[in-house]
Amino acid sequence: MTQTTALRAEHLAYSYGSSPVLRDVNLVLPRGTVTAIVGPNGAGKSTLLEILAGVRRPASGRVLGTAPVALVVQRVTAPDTLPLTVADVVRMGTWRGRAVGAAGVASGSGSAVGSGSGSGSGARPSRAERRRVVADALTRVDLANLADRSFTALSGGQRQRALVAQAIARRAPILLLDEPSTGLDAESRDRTRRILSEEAARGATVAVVTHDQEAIDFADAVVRLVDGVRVA
Ligand SMILES: Nc1ncnc2c1ncn2[C@@H]1O[C@H](COP(=O)(O)OP(=O)(O)OP(=O)(O)O)[C@@H](O)[C@H]1O
Repeated sequence: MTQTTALRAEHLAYSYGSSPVLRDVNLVLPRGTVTAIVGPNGAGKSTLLEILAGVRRPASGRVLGTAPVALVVQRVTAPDTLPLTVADVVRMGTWRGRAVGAAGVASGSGSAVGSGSGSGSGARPSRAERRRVVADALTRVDLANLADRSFTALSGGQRQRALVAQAIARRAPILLLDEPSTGLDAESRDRTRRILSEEAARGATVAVVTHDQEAIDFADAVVRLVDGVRVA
């Protein structure tokens, strides 16, 4: 690992049962950059992201990098009975320690909402500081006006933005996002791209699985998977 490398994956392989989905994947995520992870449906992008985040263990190969990771998962669903406001969900990003997000808002990949394998570095923030961080994150994703609304009452695109806000609030050195722009309108997609660039500018290392061509054009680097093999 060099000083400029936040995370390095070496010779990753993974199978679901007997079906191989990743084969000998190598990649480096440089500090302070945005990397787009692209490829056709089923290429193994989400699986790769989960392995990079440490929520899935590779069959072989390894991931080097010790910084805490914030993971934004895809296809968020939530039980209707979940008594959380939008602000509560974002506030979860400010919690310290592991197993953040185990509050029962499930994603399509079975993880809890905004599962993070850690949180941002530094001393425990004060209550006032946490309030500021939550308000700032809500404003950045343009959900400040819905802060007190029930999370389950949000549309799919609004939920997606709330989870991006939760990840921002985590202030993790590494930010991994699985299709954060899916279902977002053009303005929200544009805002999401801007947020990711701003996070990289503050020194975060960002990797984003995306089919959004503008996000791909916007990225500093592109990792392309086809049938579980890195081709670019
Ligand atoms: N839990 C699972 N059990 C079995 N097979 C799975 C599971 N999750 C994913 N797969 C299979 O693994 C392959 C890679 O899936 P993955 O979700 O990583 O692809 P992806 O590139 O993220 O696709 P998409 O662009 O559609 O989100 C696919 O063929 C998928 O059907």
